[in-house]
Amino acid sequence: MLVALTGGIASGKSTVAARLAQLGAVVVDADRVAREVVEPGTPALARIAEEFGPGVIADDGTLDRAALGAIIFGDDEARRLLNAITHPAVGERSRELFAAALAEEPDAVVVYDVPLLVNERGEGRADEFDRVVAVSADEETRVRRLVELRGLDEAEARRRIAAQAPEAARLAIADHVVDANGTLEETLAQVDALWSSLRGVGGAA
Ligand SMILES: CC(C)(COP(=O)(O)OP(=O)(O)OC[C@H]1O[C@@H](n2cnc3c(N)ncnc32)[C@H](O)[C@@H]1O)[C@@H](O)C(=O)NCCC(=O)NCCS
Ligand SMILES: Nc1ncnc2c1ncn2[C@@H]1O[C@H](COP(=O)(O)OP(=O)(O)OP(=O)(O)O)[C@@H](O)[C@H]1O
Repeated sequence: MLVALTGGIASGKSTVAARLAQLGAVVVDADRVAREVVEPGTPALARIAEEFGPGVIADDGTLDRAALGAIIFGDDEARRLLNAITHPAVGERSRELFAAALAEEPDAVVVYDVPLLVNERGEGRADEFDRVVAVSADEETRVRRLVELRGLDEAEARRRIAAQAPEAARLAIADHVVDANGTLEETLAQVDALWSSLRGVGGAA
């Protein structure tokens, strides 16, 4: 079974994914795949350097993530360009990882931790998945987490949130919603219940 786990930045997706992994899911992390496809020597990194200039490449030849982030989170056109370069490669590599996990364990629950399953127009790839789970947290909660836990300033936190689809677009495509506004324990209890229902659907123990 292939499950998409989506949610806005700092909603708690990775926390939910980590619990699902503990329970037995195979997790594929889109953010991690997105790092792999821009490693030195990849065609995607070469295109990024071409389009965004040498300022986004660090001295050791790796992507300067802070420099590129400073450009794309405040500029829709630049972000679309970056997405057009990276997303096909992320999709292709992710599908390889799903296939490998399912070949190794046909009954596996493969969870794709992916922030950008839909865009602001509600367009996306939800139909590639057996289930879509959205992790939902209010904007103010997410801003607070980005400021307190990740050291962003408030304006930067809001820019990153605004660079993603609105909450309503994610909720519209979700089969199941995890409310991550409460305590960590409350979130994890919902994940345990979700896991039981996913195992029930799959039919395998
Ligand atoms: C812009 C980059 C260099 C910033 O790197 P940085 O290390 O600061 O952030 P990181 O990659 O860990 O992402 C953190 C969060 O930012 C959000 N985010 C990342 N890229 C985007 C994007 N293109 N649009 C909207 N939100 C994004 C996601 O919620 C993600 O979980 C990097 O995010 C990137 O290369 N993004 C393009 C690839 C992409 O879309 N990744 C998201 C998963 S497919
Ligand atoms: N109720 C809660 N549910 C989930 N996370 C919580 C909760 N309360 C606090 N947190 C904290 O909020 C943070 C959420 O970060 P996490 O990396 O899980 O989010 P994310 O949605 O994966 O973000 P990103 O899109 O940036 O990868 C974690 O540090 C987590 O411990």
